[in-house]
Amino acid sequence: MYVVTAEQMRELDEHVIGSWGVPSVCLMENAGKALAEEVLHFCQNRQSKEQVTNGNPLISDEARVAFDRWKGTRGQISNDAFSRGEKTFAEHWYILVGKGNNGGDGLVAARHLWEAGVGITLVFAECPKGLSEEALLEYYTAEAMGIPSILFTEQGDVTFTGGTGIIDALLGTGSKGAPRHAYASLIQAANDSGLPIISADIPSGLHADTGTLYEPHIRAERTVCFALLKRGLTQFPGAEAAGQIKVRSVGIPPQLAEGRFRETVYLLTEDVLSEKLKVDLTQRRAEDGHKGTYGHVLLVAGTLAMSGAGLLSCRAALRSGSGLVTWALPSELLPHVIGAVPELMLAAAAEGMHGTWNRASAQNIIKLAENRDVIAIGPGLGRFEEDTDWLSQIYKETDLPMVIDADGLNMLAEAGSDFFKHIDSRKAPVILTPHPGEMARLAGVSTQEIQQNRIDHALSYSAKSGVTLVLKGSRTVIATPEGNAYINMTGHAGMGTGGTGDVLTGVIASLLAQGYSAEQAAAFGVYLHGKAGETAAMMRTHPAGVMAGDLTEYL
Ligand SMILES: NC(=O)C1=CN([C@@H]2O[C@H](COP(=O)(O)OP(=O)(O)OC[C@H]3O[C@@H](n4cnc5c(N)ncnc54)[C@H](OP(=O)(O)O)[C@@H]3O)[C@@H](O)[C@H]2O)[C@@H](O)CC1
Ligand SMILES: [K+]
Repeated sequence: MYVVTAEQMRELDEHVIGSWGVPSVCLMENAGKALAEEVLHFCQNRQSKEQVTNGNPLISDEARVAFDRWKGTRGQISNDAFSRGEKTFAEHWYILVGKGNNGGDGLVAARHLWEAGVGITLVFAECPKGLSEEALLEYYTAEAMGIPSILFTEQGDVTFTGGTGIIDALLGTGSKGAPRHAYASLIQAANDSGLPIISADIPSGLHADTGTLYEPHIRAERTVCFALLKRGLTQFPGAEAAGQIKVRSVGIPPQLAEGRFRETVYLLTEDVLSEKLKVDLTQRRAEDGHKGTYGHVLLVAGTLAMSGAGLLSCRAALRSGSGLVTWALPSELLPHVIGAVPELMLAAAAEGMHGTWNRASAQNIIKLAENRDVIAIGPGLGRFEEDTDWLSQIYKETDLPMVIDADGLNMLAEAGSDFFKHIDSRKAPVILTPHPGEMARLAGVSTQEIQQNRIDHALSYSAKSGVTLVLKGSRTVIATPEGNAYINMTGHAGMGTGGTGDVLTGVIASLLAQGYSAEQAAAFGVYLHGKAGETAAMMRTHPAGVMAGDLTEYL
């Protein structure tokens, strides 16, 4: 499933209209009809609870329903086909119409809903004479059909009397900045009405590319997105304002997006994992495989004070299927963790004071790396004198796939943007797994700036440095130097707890050791990590009770 910017959508739109000759009004007709169908669907299901069926015998239906209720349905995305209901409804919908083609979609929807027996009132944000060319034609039709309409004036009040719902067709992908004048007043009034709102394409007031919300913005129950998902619908807080998202085709084939743009963004669905990334989701193993077949991870992590981070990463690596895991750790820590994970091999590697790391340990790590398949550096590592030189030496003198996390990332940030530039001898890939704060330090901007445009920041850092980047947080973004990005949909807010990042490092390192490419390991690792979090949540009374250690039990 492709995820596009407003500009990319416009380019695809122009291609279909200009090169293929599909009339623009046909696209608008398809969009408006799809919108009307979704509104009818919403009316039909208003009272009925969604049946949750997805048989994991370990998890009761009650637990699954409770988890889904807690997780919420806002921002969920689907693109199921819909067949139109035959019933008519005691419904009256107000349709807020803007001057652009988004408003045109609302006018087409009005015609179809009217035909289905739904009461309609059109509310124009501006005088209809100023509508875009295609939308104006729809206005004349609606007028000829006798569909009631009112023109909103900022002095006036709109009360939505007798309304059962509101369609937001005010602003779409052509919107710029915060909604102005009548648009702002109508958005406010719609939100205050308490009626369910269904948005056309994107909620008005959302930045279509970044997910940033302007004030005011529509808080939709559902969003019917046309043709392809817009980036802003996949990232928070935009995803929250959009409610449940349904992608409906309008005559612009999604596959037109493949290979067309310098950057291609995908929703990380199972289809994308198996078809685009060629990941075998069943993780079949050779019958004659043995521990040597599935790779050996060297994990460089932990101090006396932060031994748990190392343990979590190592457990996660073992649970994710690698044949062997060696934990390189400070000598003083070693006696304390003997037997904590019996399957683990321990290697005393550093002689820092009070069980910490030291500059001289780089040589030990390089030696240990000789017989291993992957090196993961960072969880619970702490900072120490000359640590950026330490990291640089390990980076230069090992040529294994490498995962860098936590304090390893802070060392990189301190080394500056040239760290990767000057080392061209390295062939094996590098994966960085920053949370937004670490990403901010790497990119030299504020955390807020990162969060306001996560996809762009991830893609641009990855392209600049040549690393595969995993920008953590809700809707984790995985970006590759080739310009692919994947947006993860698994997981939940209960996973925002200490140690889950350490678990992710272990999962990704483990997949790398088993021979997955950096792109596959990063994307599949993030996906599996979220899935494990979901299963762990359903095994507890409340998902907020999930701890990082629980995730390793459900990998
Ligand atoms: N193939 C497709 O892609 C298809 C697209 N379709 C639909 O078209 C939509 C895109 O249509 P669009 O380009 O006409 O833009 P849209 O957002 O409706 O209006 C922008 C207008 O609003 C104004 N305006 C801007 N910002 C503002 C603000 N902050 N506050 C107030 N006003 C503001 C601005 O006017 P200006 O201020 O510049 O005079 C501008 O003229 C898309 O989302 C989808 O729904 C479908 O029909 C199917 C096929
Ligand atoms: K809209």
